[in-house]
Amino acid sequence: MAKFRDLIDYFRPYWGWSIFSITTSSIYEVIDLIVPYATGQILNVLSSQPLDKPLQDAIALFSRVLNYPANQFLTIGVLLGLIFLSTVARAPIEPWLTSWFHWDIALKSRRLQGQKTIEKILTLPLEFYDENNPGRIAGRVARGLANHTWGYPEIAGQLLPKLFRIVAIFLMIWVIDWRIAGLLLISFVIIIGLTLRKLKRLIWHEERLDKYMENTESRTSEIITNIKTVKAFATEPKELKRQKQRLDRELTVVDYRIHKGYVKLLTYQRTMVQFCVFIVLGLTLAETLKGKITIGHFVMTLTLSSMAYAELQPISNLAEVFARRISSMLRFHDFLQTPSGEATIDFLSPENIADTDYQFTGKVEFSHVSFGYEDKRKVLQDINLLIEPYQTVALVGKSGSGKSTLVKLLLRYFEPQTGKILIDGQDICTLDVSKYRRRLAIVHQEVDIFNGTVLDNLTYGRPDATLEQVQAACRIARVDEVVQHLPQGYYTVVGERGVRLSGGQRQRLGIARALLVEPDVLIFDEATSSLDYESERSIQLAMRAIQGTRTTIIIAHRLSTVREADKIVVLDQGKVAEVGSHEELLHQNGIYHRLHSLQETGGIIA
Ligand SMILES: Nc1ncnc2c1ncn2[C@@H]1O[C@H](COP(=O)(O)OP(=O)(O)OP(=O)(O)O)[C@@H](O)[C@H]1O
Repeated sequence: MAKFRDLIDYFRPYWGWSIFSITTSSIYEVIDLIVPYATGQILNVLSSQPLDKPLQDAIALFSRVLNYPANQFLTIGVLLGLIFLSTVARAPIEPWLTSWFHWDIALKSRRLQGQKTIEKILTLPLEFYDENNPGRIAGRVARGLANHTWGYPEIAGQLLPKLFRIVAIFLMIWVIDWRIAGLLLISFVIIIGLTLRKLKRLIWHEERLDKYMENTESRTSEIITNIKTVKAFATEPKELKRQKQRLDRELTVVDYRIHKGYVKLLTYQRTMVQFCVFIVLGLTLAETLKGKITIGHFVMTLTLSSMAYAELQPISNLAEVFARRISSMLRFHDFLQTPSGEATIDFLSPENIADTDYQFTGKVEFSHVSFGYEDKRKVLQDINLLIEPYQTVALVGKSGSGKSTLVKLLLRYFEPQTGKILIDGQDICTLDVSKYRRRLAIVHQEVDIFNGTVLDNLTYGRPDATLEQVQAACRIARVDEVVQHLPQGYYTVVGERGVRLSGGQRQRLGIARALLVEPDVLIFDEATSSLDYESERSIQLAMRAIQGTRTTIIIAHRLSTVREADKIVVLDQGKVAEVGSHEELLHQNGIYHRLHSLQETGGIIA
């Protein structure tokens, strides 16, 4: 769970400048008090009442230095000079010492934390993405960053300096008359104390609202991602109804709990403030009539206390805005504090930039590997499997038998709970994860296409590949004929705002992309079952062309693709049930034989 301290740590690299700018802003808030003070003293001069002792001393000093009599003209001249310095002369300097830094720090921190967020997104384990959809994550990150950025100038540039000003006002009034200062203090403690109590309750509602909003965003994002399914099942009215209910729930909280809460708070504050101002007026008048304070001090005290009470409203507004921001800021820190995967990439490590990649022959060994996503249920149990260099091995088995999980372990997306996975005799857990993964390539069932040209997509894993190398990979993957028919060939924009590629074309592009990085182990999560005959044939030819050039692991859904594999491994309920070539396994008359017969007769493996 994130803590309040994390919000402060967000700005840690800029603490020095932060302290400087907050101090400067606070000093300016005190300098503002010179005007009512000097005005009060001018009134004393005009009504022939005595000046404050420190001011008398200062006038005497000026008189000696300037060799000018300490009369009314000199006194008013000095006071006007003070007012000039604290208003006109400060105006061109102040924004550079305050506003500039407040926003500079907020914007630089956003840049830094934005980078940290991307690092976190890149290193979070895959389970996190199974549990949280992109809409939820993006919403949380965007709100967290925005609230930190807007919140900083409010707190550092306004709230803290304003609190400082109130303390200064209180001290000035204390010097004039401690009774008035005491009254001021008590009223402030009561008003601020009650405000904070009410705000605490409102923060609780804000947190609830934040969670509700995240749920709504998450579902909206799911609707966008799965819009084809929504339309196919004609569930638009159902989805709309559900989202409407969520929006209504949000409105109830934001309008009737939060907004109403703030209006109630405002009503209470206004009444209290006006009441207190009236009481202070009465007390100050009484002290003046008794002759305890001068006319100048009477005006000054009233002006200063009005200024202090006037600050209560903006302070409370700022506290309210902060209360609105705090829950999404804390949720952002919760996200940043989500533990990264065990096999995370160290972005700061120089060897990740240097091109000192591993080189393997591609001998892979699973030795007594067991694994489960949850503690209670084992998905893989005591897997022992040897894959020789350059072999093509097919993993077959019913849906849910653990084929993909085995590959995820090989890619180090997860760590086995027991046993080891070795590559060329080395435990993969002891290897640098990014350098290790660079020697592997996987073609998924759904090939991700980034927004950009075909060439950008092909060279994603190897940006320095020459066009000849790209063309060679495309020929093997049989995607070259597809590219030739695109309007701008390799420079055609595909993806979000470009040409759409069919499932088979995407898969072949994925194969070429994987081949281009010249992996030692190529993994192919085959999904030919969803393709038309021609695409399937092209992919099978591509796979045949690759066979024998590197270690290849195929997760096979259609047995027609695995006949030519050197070794077929049949998984059943997380265990290796059978191993052998196509012919050998058919003769065994076991699971493979049954699956094969099912497919031959048009049955489905599931
Ligand atoms: N991220 C996950 N969290 C929890 N359980 C999971 C996760 N991924 C897979 N499983 C479970 O692990 C088991 C094996 O899944 P896996 O995807 O490895 O099977 P598969 O043989 O590849 O299936 P398919 O052929 O349908 O792709 C299944 O019971 C599945 O429900």
